[in-house]
Amino acid sequence: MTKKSVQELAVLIGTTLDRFIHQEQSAFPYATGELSHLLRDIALAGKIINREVNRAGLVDLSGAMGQSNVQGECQQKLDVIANIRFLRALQRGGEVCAIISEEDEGIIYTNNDNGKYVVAIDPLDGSSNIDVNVSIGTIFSIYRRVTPIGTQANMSDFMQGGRKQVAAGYILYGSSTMLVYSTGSGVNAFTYEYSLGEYILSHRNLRCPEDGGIYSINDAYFEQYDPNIQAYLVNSRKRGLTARYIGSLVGDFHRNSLKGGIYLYPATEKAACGKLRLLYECYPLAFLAEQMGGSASDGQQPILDIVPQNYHQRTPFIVGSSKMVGEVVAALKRSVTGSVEA
Ligand SMILES: O=P(O)(O)OC[C@H]1O[C@](O)(COP(=O)(O)O)[C@@H](O)[C@@H]1O
Ligand SMILES: [Mg+2]
Ligand SMILES: [Mg+2]
Repeated sequence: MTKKSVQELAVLIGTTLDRFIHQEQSAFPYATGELSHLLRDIALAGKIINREVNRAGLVDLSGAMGQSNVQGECQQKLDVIANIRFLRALQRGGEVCAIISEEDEGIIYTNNDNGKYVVAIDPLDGSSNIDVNVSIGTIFSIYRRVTPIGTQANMSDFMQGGRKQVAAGYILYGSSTMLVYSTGSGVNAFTYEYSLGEYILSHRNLRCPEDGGIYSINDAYFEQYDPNIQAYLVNSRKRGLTARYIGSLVGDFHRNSLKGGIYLYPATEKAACGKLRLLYECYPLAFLAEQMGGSASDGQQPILDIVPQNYHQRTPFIVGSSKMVGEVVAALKRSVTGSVEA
């Protein structure tokens, strides 16, 4: 372990999310503080969801809602509650003019056309894990609007493309609760300290190892994957890589980013575009991956270069350690030329 100076330790132990955001944003002379407030609104809503997640089994918050969302997926009670809480926080905060959410079909207006930002959100990711006390999360993506302030936001504000995100992040409700975000100058992670009610900086400038020993994929669809993905997986087993798959994207992504590994949700025979949603799952995690030195691809191009077409668009997703992602992309290029690795 490298020896840290007293000053370094004090910074590590003592930096609250609020203080960090303030310090980070004050480095930008023209910053108005609105993005800082927006990040704080998300962090606050995350605290409320965290409380609901923790007591779900005690207060009748587990289980299905008995209705489907716009994508035909069965909604859990916490999906609905998380959606309400985040929308409320963003509507009341004053910095956001419009939102898109996994749980709603179109744009949700905040009745504040003066808000500078728009947000795309997956309020609760990994909802099939809620009832079994396994890590779940919230994923968010923030853009500066392109429509004039004072007018009603529209689709163009959300269709800017992943490289235009001004910030992205997630909250992981796991064995500890963490908020991980980036505003484009590295990724920092904050662990929620219950006794203080504060997120405290715990992982400064996270870096994803260039190579790793973990692969994460839903093996149940093996027969439906492209032959070159199948070959990659067979080869991964032969090489002795470790297979880990939670089924909560946010948890799988977090583990692989810290330890080094790859997450794949490729196209299948039944779902030619895969399952995961570009705007509020893949763009934000791809933004973080690149900020950490990792990479993210749909097999043909970097995720952040995909031109978006609609709010709930899906994409194949390969993300993690850059060397591993590069290997899968190379394998998929062989599929385009019609060859399969022996
Ligand atoms: O069960 P599958 O097909 O492996 O899908 C798991 C994936 O689906 C998701 O649960 C989708 O997210 P939601 O729970 O937000 O719908 C991801 O978190 C996860 O990685
Ligand atoms: Mg999700
Ligand atoms: Mg969700």
